Amino acid sequence: MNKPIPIYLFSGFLGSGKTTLLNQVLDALQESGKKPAILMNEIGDINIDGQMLDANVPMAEMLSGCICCTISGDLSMTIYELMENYEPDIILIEATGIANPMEIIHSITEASLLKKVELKFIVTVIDAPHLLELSLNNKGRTYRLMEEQIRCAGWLVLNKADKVSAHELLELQQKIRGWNAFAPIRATVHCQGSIDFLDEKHAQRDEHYMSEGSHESGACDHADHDQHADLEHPEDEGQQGNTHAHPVGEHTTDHACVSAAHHHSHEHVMVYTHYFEKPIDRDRFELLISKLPREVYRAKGLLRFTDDEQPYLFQFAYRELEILKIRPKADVPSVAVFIGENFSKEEIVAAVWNMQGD
Ligand SMILES: Nc1nc2c(ncn2[C@@H]2O[C@H](COP(=O)(O)OP(=O)(O)OP(=O)(O)O)[C@@H](O)[C@H]2O)c(=O)[nH]1
Repeated sequence: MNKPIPIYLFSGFLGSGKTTLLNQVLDALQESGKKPAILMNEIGDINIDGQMLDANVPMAEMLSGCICCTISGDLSMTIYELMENYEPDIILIEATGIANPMEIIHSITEASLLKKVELKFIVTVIDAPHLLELSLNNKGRTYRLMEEQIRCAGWLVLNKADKVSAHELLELQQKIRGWNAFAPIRATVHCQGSIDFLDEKHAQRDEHYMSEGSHESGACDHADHDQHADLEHPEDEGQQGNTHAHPVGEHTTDHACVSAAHHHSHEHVMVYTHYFEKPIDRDRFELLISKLPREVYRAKGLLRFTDDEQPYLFQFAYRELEILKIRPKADVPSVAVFIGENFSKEEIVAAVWNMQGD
């Protein structure tokens, strides 16, 4: 009898290091002769992170929504198609940073009705300095979402350890242990040395996630199911020229209505996507990023600068900007995606146009 195809689900808040981890997992799997396939989910309408991954690995993209709610109905079919088309022996799913992994488990269970799959692990990547900052106040929607992502995990990667002190790292480990008593915690920098969840000896650890009963047993205890009732919904301005902004969750489908009965801790998150028609000035771009309002906590994109023909990938996570020269896998447009909470889209649009000198 054929063994079920293992699925690894990567969760963790925006910019915590999921793609960084995924890259290392891919390298390790390929070295050991495995044939992985990837499913990437992005809340924006372009898959920037996919440009960083090995072009030879089969990849399915689910864009403009979150697989834990707005487009969850498509997940089981996408998994099915990946398996039909590529016959992988392992599937890696990178959820959006705002996904509640518990909601995704239902769709994976659904996929197991179509094809033989089993969820091996939920691996949650934690941004150490970000969690530290939020834990000082012990409140806020992002903080609660992080808590849920941690509670649901079978493996925890406490990343960006270079950004906190040894004492703070210890404090964080204690806090995390309070939320999740069982998952191993790997404190790392750039997710190095944290992928031993691939070892067969750990393989059975997360088996209980495939059984519905585990929800009730407290593996992930959602105490606050009515949280979404008090969320503000930023006004969607719709499309304007080459721009696109929407609060995550605007694409309401029948399925989303069903899952809206569950708790969604991220309806306040907004995305604004800007496509550039011509190369931009590098210094002016860096200035723009340095002046972004605090409400925009994540940005990423692909850019062409006036001083170089090669495209660059930029990453902005919690006030840190990284710009890398890359060779994109496909002919991708120059684009920047801005993600945050309740920010003024008009302010960002004006700043971007101003930077371009238009
Ligand atoms: N200082 C520091 N930066 C890191 C570390 N790990 C990752 N980064 C940087 O953090 C940024 C975000 O990393 P990603 O791997 O793209 O994070 P992600 O979770 O996939 O991001 P989203 O898909 O947007 O949610 C990148 O600029 C990484 O280089 C770390 O341990 N320390």
